[in-house]
Amino acid sequence: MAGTCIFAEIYDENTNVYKYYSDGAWNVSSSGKSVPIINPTTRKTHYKVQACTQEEVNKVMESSKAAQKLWAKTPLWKRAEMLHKAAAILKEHKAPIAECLVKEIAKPAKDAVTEVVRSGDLVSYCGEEGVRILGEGKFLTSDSFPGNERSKYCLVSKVPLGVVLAIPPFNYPVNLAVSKIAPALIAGNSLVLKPPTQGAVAALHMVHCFHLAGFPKGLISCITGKGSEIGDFLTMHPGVNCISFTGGDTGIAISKKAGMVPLQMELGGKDACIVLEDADLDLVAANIIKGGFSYSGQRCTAVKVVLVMESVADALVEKVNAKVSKLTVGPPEDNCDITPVVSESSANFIEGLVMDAKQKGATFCQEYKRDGNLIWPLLLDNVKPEMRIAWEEPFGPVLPVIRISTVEQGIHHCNASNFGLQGCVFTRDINKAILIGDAMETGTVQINSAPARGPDHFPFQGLKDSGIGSQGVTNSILMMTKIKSTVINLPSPSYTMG
Ligand SMILES: NC(=O)c1ccc[n+]([C@@H]2O[C@H](COP(=O)([O-])OP(=O)(O)OC[C@H]3O[C@@H](n4cnc5c(N)ncnc54)[C@H](O)[C@@H]3O)[C@@H](O)[C@H]2O)c1
Repeated sequence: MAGTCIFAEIYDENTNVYKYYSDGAWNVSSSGKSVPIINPTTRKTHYKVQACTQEEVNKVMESSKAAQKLWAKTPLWKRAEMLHKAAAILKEHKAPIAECLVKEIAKPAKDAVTEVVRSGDLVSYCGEEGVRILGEGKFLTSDSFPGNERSKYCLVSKVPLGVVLAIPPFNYPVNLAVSKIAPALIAGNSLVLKPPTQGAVAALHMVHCFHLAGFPKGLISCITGKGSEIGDFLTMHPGVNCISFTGGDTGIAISKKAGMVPLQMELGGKDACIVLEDADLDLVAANIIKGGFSYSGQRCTAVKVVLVMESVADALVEKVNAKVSKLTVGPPEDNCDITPVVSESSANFIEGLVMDAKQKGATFCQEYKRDGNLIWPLLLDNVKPEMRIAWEEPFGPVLPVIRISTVEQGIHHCNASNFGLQGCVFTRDINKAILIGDAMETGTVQINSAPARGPDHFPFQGLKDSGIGSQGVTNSILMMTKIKSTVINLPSPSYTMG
């Protein structure tokens, strides 16, 4: 299904390689080289994408700059109308895009469809929100500042930044791409997308939906290739006016190398789940399963460490184990709960954390089992701070439980992390929940629910190594604009009388 029907032109039949998108057309790279995309389930090459050259990046930057100048002159209502059109096309063609997500990143089939539909909704929401917030400015008068008469009128508006570079991660290659594309476009910017290798073909299909919606040529581009060849070249390119990145530690390196441009960085997390004695343990167990194991734990906001009061730890672990035993394990095509992790190196990394915990005496609630990239869900009890898994992000279906004797111990563990994305607290006492939430150094705290990124219009931000800036539809639109003031200087003060 993928690469066929309306998507035929994005695929080069002669070489069996997907094309890249620049200047409003689908192209084959002059490098003559391709990058393989390995299906995590079969561990065989499933798709190939173009290995673009630095020369091609330069051309994309040029056309992107030219296209932005015209786009900025396109009325806001028209920009919004085009986004609504792209959203509808995206949702209409959810099936072939979802199929790519199943094959490239082993996302369970049902979740893959949900990702595409959610992405369409996000694009539409950006159109609506952009019309409201960009259609409004500010009007200031000079007489509020001491020593001034009412002789200056200041008109403040939000204007585009220019060319926005978007780099999403593998785990939501469509949703986390549109969460950058749509705010950039509604705000009058052009956009260059560098998709993750795993997920690139889903992203190319998604970009084609924008192409079909009729956006002007050059306004959106999608460059594929090896990070080593074009990664730094793109992020340090003088033509880039803003970088919106989601991913792991790579983002820290990019932040240090990038020029003087606004950065939006959504990085890793080690989301803590603090469980008090009075918590509803059935609710906690359900949220630990959903939060810790959905998409095999490969979510930035997955529950990545449970900090439970000793007095209720046995009961909670028993409830979670009962639910773990019901999780289905297998291929994404069968909609299994636990599917292969994205790559062999990722599976090896997870295994390293598990073996370290074993050596240091963690209690294995299930037998550790792995077949290729498929890792069976595992709860590790009695994890101690000296174990790597107490601090590191496994990005897999392995969840550590640390037993605590005071709430302060839980807060301390959460705050000692170099990450600060989200956290959650389970208690029936709302006053305690507020105090604990305030004490947790994280961008968001969820009370009585697992961490989550959505709904997509909520602000979303990480502290410390978890990021810079805030996302969510409104914040992203604002972030992708700058303020412009126009001051009208009157020859003599003027005061309105009514
Ligand atoms: N905070 C959030 O919102 C959020 C959301 C999802 C995932 N994540 C994080 O993402 C990580 C998993 O995703 P990943 O493995 O794709 O992350 P990653 O950092 O390995 O890659 C992210 C993106 O950067 C690109 N990249 C790699 N090297 C580059 C370079 N030198 N220059 C430019 N781009 C380069 C990759 O191709 C990919 O598109 C986890 O740490 C997870 O917590 C964070």
